[in-house]
Order: sequence, then structure tokens, then C-alpha cells
Amino acid sequence: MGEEMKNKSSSNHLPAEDSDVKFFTREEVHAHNMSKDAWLIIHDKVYDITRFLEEHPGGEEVLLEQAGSDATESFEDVGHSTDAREMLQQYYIGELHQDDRKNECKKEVYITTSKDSR
Ligand code: HEM
Repeated sequence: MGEEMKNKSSSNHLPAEDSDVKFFTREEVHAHNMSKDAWLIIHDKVYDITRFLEEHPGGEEVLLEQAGSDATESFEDVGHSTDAREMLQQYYIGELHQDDRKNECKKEVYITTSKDSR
């Protein structure tokens, strides 16, 4: 009796493309913050950039500063080329867990402002 209970079929919130997508929490990503094991979050995707550190044209320092955390802003601030964006794919390991995303447009989590209160 082999127990082959992969949760392949569960629908929930997975992107349709691939049911084997892995999800990581920010906390899990945070553990990978050193040069021998470095992960980054960019646009809610998780990358293992350990192999890339010494190849980065912008140097490994800047990557290490961000290792284990969300580098979306720094990545965008630099204005990385399309090439750079394509390189990301090679290091992709999974998605940021839904609960840890920055609620761009999901659920009913709306921030109320009082702009129109007259
Ligand atoms: C895995 C993520 C990243 C990849 C694949 C990547 C890739 C690249 C590539 C290919 C370049 C050459 C210029 C270009 O094509 O745009 C570059 C330059 C640069 N990157 Fe990144 N990068 C990453 C993350 C970051 C992060 C998080 C930072 C900042 C904290 C950063 C800072 C820089 C800087 C400052 C340069 C400019 C270097 C120069 O022109 O002297 N990069 N990066």
C-alpha cells in the first residue's frame, strides 16, 4: 500500500500553469540569507540565487544585503534589463505564500481612506 497522496488535484488558489508549484512563507525565505544559501523574493516569486551571486553584474554584495528578503523594490530601482528579468527564471523555485503577499488585489482586504469624507 503505497501512500501516494500528493495534493495535485486540490484547486484552491494555485496558478493554473503548474500544480506542482511550491509555496514559501516569508519566514522560510528569511532563513536563506547567507552566501552559501541565498534566496530572494521578487514580485511574489521566490528565487534561489546562491549560484548566481558571483555572476551578478551588479556584484554579490548587493544581493547578499537582500538575501532572505523581498528585493522587489531594489530590483526595480536598478531598472534591470529584459535580459536580467529573463535570467530570473533560471533561479525560480516557487511562489510566496498567499498569506504573505502584499495584498495587491485580492480578497476583501481594502484599505479605507477618508479622502471623501465631506
Ligand atoms: C536574481 C535577481 C537579479 C538578477 C537576475 C540580476 C541581473 C542583473 C543583470 C543581468 C545586470 C546587468 C544589467 C542589466 O542587464 O540590467 C544587473 C546589474 C545590476 N544589478 Fe542586478 N540582478 C538581480 C538582482 C539585483 C538586486 C536585488 C539588486 C540590488 C539590491 C541588483 C543590483 C544591480 C546593480 C546595482 C546593477 C548595475 C551594475 C552596473 O551597471 O554597474 N540586482 N543585474
